[in-house]
Amino acid sequence: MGEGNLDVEFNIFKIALCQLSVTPDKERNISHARKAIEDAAAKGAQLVVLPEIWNGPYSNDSFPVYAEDIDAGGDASPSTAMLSEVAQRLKITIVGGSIAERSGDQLYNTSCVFDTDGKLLAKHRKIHLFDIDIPGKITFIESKTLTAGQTPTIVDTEVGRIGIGICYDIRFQELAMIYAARGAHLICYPGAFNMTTGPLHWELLQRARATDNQLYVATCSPARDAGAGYVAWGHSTLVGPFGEVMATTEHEESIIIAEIDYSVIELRR
Ligand SMILES: O=C(O)CCC(=O)C(=O)O
Repeated sequence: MGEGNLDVEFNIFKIALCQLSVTPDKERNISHARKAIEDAAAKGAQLVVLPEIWNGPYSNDSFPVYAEDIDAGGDASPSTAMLSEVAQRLKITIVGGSIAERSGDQLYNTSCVFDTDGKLLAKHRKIHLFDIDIPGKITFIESKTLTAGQTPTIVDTEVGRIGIGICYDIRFQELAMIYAARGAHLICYPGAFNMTTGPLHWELLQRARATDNQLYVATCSPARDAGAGYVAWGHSTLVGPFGEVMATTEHEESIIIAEIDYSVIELRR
């Protein structure tokens, strides 16, 4: 047990946010993510977070093509099979960004959390789908192809109690409040904001959720590809429970390593 009255294995540990480049080549994306996770673990990270939709392009045309049957596992889900294998081999916790999930006739935008034995601890299906239309700037209607998840996801790991949201979920304070009320130390939001709302709201929302609830907030974006159909803002970030930016980056590919100390949560409160 760690210090204070927080009932977790580690109160102080390193988190890695892997801001990955994503290409149309799924096999390459999987091996690229594996390598980034290995690099992060070699630098001491005990918790590794990946971006929203990291195994293929973020587009309504691509979601059905890259979708995997996570519950079937194995060959039906090479992306999560890789995450499970690497979590177990390296003895780390992974918040596996998100991938398109196929379940029966539905598709979801789903984040999987793996423990240090490679076990799938939780699956979060994005609750608030991103339907946006800002004329002349950005139009994206996720609900054309995806179905919304129905439930908040909070999970006990060796590195604390973690609430999960995906991208647009960060705009909904109620979800973060539910996680805080249930004792979350950290909320992880894999997310791919864009060039219109990214500069305006990405950091603001992270700092707001952290300040409102006095907990850690971590986000992880894909790296920016100016030639992609959807251009991600980047700027993956860790925010502390005082709303302070503890570590961040620009839009290129990078691995952010930062220290989290949960005893600070009690101090701030
Ligand atoms: O809320 C926003 O401005 C961006 C959300 C987003 O990109 C997403 O949910 O994928």
